[in-house]
Amino acid sequence: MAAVAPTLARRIARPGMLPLCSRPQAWGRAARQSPGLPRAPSLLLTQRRAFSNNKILVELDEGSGIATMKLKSPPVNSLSLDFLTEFCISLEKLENNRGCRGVIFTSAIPKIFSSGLDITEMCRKSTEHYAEFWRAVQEMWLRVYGSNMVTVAAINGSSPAGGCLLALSCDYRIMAENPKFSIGLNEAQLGIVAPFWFKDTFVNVVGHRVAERSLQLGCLHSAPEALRIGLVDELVPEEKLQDKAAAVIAQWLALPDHARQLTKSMMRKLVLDRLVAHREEDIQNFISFITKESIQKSLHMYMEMLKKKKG
Ligand SMILES: CCCCC/C=C\C/C=C\CCC/C=C/C(=O)SCCNC(=O)CCNC(=O)[C@H](O)C(C)(C)COP(=O)(O)OP(=O)(O)OC[C@H]1O[C@@H](n2cnc3c(N)ncnc32)[C@H](O)[C@@H]1OP(=O)(O)O
Repeated sequence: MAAVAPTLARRIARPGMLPLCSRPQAWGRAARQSPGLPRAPSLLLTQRRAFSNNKILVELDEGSGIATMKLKSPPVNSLSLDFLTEFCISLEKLENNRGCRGVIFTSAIPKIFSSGLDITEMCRKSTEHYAEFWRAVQEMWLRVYGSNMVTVAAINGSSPAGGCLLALSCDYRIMAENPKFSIGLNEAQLGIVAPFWFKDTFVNVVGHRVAERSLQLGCLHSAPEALRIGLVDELVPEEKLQDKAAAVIAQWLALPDHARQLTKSMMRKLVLDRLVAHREEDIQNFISFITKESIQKSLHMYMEMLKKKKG
């Protein structure tokens, strides 16, 4: 855990301490510039603020109101408890900054966006650990899916399971057009089940039929296939990814904040409310599921398979 984080980390680990409604009101985020007006180039060049913790690099361009959150947790940006805690703290800082209106999520690790939940966090740990870990996973999703900001995933590498969830929770997904990169909710391949809110988020993006087939088969889709099924919105050459993401956010930000935010909230509310209402039950379900001996064996075999593939 990062030295700066323990207080907030404890808050995040306790239910209801950082409720979604504690964010600025949807219409309270200041539009610092009239929609669509060009900005003086000198402002664009000068007003950059960076802050970072161990695993997340954040840069805020105060001129445009667009931040970039770069995931940097080698070797594969797995979503460990520490990572999730730092992620939520960074996102909360941006959410509370009225000058920040959009966020790009991308990776600082070549070829990997995020390898999903850290499997070691789900192997042979205490019930208390599982509860804390799962609450942090929920928190990440609640914060990204429920964000008032415009969120874009600039997917510059493979993105299985929890990594795919992060991308699915954004408003827009742009993937590097590299056929070696894959993305999908592949939980079934690990012998585990994507929880209902992973599934709901997926269904909301690609539709029921595509989601059902992809989830049952635990598919990892190549970048072109992901575009075809609507899992990502566009493919661009990797070197153009960041510029494209910034351009997309600028386009979304040209609309009045309150109209866009209320529309987003209307589209996502049912799914968000379902988890908020059943958070503790969901944690208990996770614990009952993950502590089954058969599930522990499946995860162990999967980790062995990853190691063999490497060797
Ligand atoms: C009705 C009842 C329902 C009940 C349901 C209730 C609750 C639900 C229960 C559970 C839900 C859990 C949801 C889980 C979501 C997840 O995200 S699970 C994680 C899925 N992730 C993956 O499958 C990715 C696995 N990794 C890879 O495919 C590759 O590593 C790669 C990301 C493509 C990168 O490949 P490469 O560059 O070749 O790197 P290596 O494979 O060599 O990996 C480097 C080291 O990193 C370790 N590692 C990789 N991924 C993970 C990970 N996710 N977690 C932890 N560690 C990981 C890998 O083992 C290597 O380690 P060593 O260097 O060998 O030590």
